[in-house]
Amino acid sequence: MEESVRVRVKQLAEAGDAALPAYASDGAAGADLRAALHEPLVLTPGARALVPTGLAVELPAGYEMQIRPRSGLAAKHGVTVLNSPGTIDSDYRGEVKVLLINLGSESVTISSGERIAQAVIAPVTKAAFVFVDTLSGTQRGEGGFGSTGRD
Ligand SMILES: O=c1ccn([C@H]2C[C@H](O)[C@@H](COP(=O)(O)OP(=O)(O)OP(=O)(O)O)O2)c(=O)[nH]1
Ligand SMILES: [Mg+2]
Repeated sequence: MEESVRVRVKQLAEAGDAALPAYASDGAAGADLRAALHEPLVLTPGARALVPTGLAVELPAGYEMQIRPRSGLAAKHGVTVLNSPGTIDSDYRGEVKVLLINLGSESVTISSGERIAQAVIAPVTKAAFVFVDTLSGTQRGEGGFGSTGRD
């Protein structure tokens, strides 16, 4: 897959040599993000932690970075991204952090350099929100939350 968007990445001094987000295969949608830790982090069952990556990014205007879970971590250990997908705004210049939660029944140790999540770069549509008095009619109308397929 050809790279079409340039994302400037800054290594944060205190994190040392944090690695660039990297695509694990040619067609990977997400670039893996690694933990940047001074010491291993223990996530007890039910615990959550905002895990630093040691990186700050400059996304082009009109794009976001989505922080998504890695299915391997979720399937093996029950560790996922609590606010999935996390949103990195194009004007954010702080450290990219990953909010992990351990939904498993055993403690999980996250080591520095471990791949903890994946970043998907996606275009953003910016809407103009306007108040109106009436909305157009549709077959669905106000039905939702499982309203279809009933007799
Ligand atoms: O998983 C995440 C989610 C967010 N952020 C950073 C980048 C993002 O641009 C900023 C704000 O995120 P969000 O809009 O989701 O949080 P908020 O609670 O609405 O905070 P704010 O008022 O700062 O927008 O926090 C992360 O580093 N990791
Ligand atoms: Mg916000």
